[in-house]
Amino acid sequence: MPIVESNKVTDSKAATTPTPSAAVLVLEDGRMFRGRSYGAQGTALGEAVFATGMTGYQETITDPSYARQLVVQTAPHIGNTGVNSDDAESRRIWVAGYIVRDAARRPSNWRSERSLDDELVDQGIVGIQGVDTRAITRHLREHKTMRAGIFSGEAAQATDKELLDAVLASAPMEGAALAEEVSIDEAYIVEPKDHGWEGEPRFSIAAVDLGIKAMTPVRFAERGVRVHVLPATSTLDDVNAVNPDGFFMSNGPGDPATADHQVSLLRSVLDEKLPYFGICFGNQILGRALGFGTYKLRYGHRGINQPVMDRRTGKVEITSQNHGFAVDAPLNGSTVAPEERYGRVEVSHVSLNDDVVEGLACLDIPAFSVQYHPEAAAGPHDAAYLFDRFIDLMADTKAAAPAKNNDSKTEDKK
Ligand SMILES: NC(=O)CC[C@H](N)C(=O)O
Repeated sequence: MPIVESNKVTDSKAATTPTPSAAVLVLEDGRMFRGRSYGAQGTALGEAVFATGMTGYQETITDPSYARQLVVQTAPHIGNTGVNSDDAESRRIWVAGYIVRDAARRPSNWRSERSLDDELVDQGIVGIQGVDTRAITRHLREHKTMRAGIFSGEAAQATDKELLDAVLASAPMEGAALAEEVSIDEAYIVEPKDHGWEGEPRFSIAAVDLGIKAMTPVRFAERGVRVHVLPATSTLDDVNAVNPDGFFMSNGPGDPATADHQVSLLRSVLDEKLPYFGICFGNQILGRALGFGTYKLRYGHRGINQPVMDRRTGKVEITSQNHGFAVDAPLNGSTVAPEERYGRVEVSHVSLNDDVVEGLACLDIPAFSVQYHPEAAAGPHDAAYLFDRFIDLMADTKAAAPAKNNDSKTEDKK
């Protein structure tokens, strides 16, 4: 393959996608995979992780939880359906780099507006194609996720040692505080009436954006819940200012051990007995608020076919997941939380692949969370009931304490 000048493609809004150059994926342990560039050319550094979804690549690359990760798609054909204006889960592509086997030469789908290749170029995302993604995945599974780099164009001309040194100089995911980097600066509201709900909102919630996926507020709004999406740095005053019936923390990138501000915010919300629901990072933050630790998984769960058991009913859900860390909580029965003022807690959901904690339920305060993605964009909708469960929790809490938060917006409750 010809080597092209890397500066030709770093101009964003490139009208056409450049001819692929030689490219190489270098793993932290020295393993290298050679292929051709995909999307922009240059250097991408991050944690190499694999995602097993057969569909939904546009949702995957725009999920802010993938910030600073180089995503390997195990599905061998990527880009076939192009990209469109509707399916992005946030304002931009967040994966730091993209690793695929066979990139579509031409998208073909009635919803496609442009090619994935052009979109990667436009957003300056460096990728690699033509590599054996099955071999890479097996390597990461056996040796754990690790730092890596994709180098193409001029960047690929360096010696192997220089490339490996660049990878070894990059920051690890442990200790990475990324949620505030991907969050918003200004709060905004997602209204039920814009998502098919007729009549007044039933409830309103404050939802902290730690890297929120667009579908999450939509799932609330279509059930009649007004969502005040707040920045990651929000304080208890910011939360109380929107007079919410419930509190939510989203998914997000990075190491939950760094989320001290959000843990203390959640503790003060829980002390006020405001109902809480958390997804993914929001589950890890509940775990920490209750006094549990978090730890890094060997290679994480990323895909849309992950089996989870609801331990109280024995029912199995097929879930959408994207996490590399997990909560360290006892699996058997209910225990008093290490932060004893929150009372008893139980692990409500568990991964059937590896017994990782997939959900927490508090028994003495109105709070629960899941490690997986009930908004399921993309993915199966088995877990959509969790949004209804949170609405029931808000209704029960309000009924038990009618004086609290009982303003006019709840009068229309059906
Ligand atoms: N999607 C998420 O919220 C991921 C949470 C956290 N960054 C993890 O990797 O476990």
